Amino acid sequence: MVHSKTDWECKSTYKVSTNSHGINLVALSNEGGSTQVTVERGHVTSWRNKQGDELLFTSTKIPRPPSAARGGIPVCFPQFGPSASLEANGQARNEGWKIDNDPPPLIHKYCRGKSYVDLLRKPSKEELRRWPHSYEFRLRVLLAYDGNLNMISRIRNIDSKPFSFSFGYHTYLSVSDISEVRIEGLETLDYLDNLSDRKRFTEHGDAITFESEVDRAYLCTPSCIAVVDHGKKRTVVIKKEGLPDAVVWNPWERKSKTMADFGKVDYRKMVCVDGAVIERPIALKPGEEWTGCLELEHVPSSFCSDKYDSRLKHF
Ligand SMILES: O=P(O)(O)OC[C@H]1O[C@@H](O)[C@H](O)[C@@H](O)[C@@H]1O
Repeated sequence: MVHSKTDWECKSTYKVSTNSHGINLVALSNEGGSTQVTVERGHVTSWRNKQGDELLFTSTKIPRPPSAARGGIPVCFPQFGPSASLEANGQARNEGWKIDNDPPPLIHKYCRGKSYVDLLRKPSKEELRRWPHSYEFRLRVLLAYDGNLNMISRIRNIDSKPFSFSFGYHTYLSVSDISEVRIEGLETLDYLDNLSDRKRFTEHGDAITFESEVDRAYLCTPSCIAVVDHGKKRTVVIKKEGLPDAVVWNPWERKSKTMADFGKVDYRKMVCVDGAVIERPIALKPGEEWTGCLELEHVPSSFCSDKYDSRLKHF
């Protein structure tokens, strides 16, 4: 057990424990019910609401290490998206992280009254051969009494030269069926289409729906995006800071058949909506630090565009 504490104001008890599957964060309401998050190797693999529903997708066929798992929320760094020289979607998610049992204080609005764990990593010798820059990556994963999941990434340049990187919280959401999903908040924005050599287009639809493969990096996106699932009667609201772009991905049937770890109908059960830095990579001079935050909130399906717009204004 790393820690357990009771927050009387929020009427909740927070627990952090470790077992062979990874790290478990639990927020127990003193009035009953609990929410839970599991973290493995710097990768959020499970997020359960009070009803016990799993909100994140994991492919039904698990790949053998060192292949990256498809599912949950891997953190992608120093590369997110296709690259000629670096591993697509970054190497950080395949590497080892250690728990920091005595993390330095962090004053951030996301940090109040929550169960959390700090994970830390520096590049291995092997990684330095592939990307020759020294950094310290501190990832804090937090679970609030209301079930909100937060991830705060802090990347510090501890090298003697500047470096730049792209980044993404590769968020695999579990959905009832992809045909029931609508994404709000990206209307009228420009995007780079990964299916057309990253050409730039402008979104014209009301909201994004899915009828075929989609692989787009939306640019200069709002801080709040809603993923509405009519089938499951729920909405996941994605809030982000320091992450201007958002990747939307569903491989659809043909592409998913080429993915060894995807089951036959897995593509119907998932959508990725990733808070990201794509178009303008982050440049850090020696000693500088960058912070990128993600918050996922689960709300009832009655959550409609009107409510979403007013929330957006207040975020
Ligand atoms: O790295 P993973 O989890 O297999 O995800 C792959 C997909 O991730 C998406 O973010 C990219 O835009 C796609 O181009 C890519 O195919």
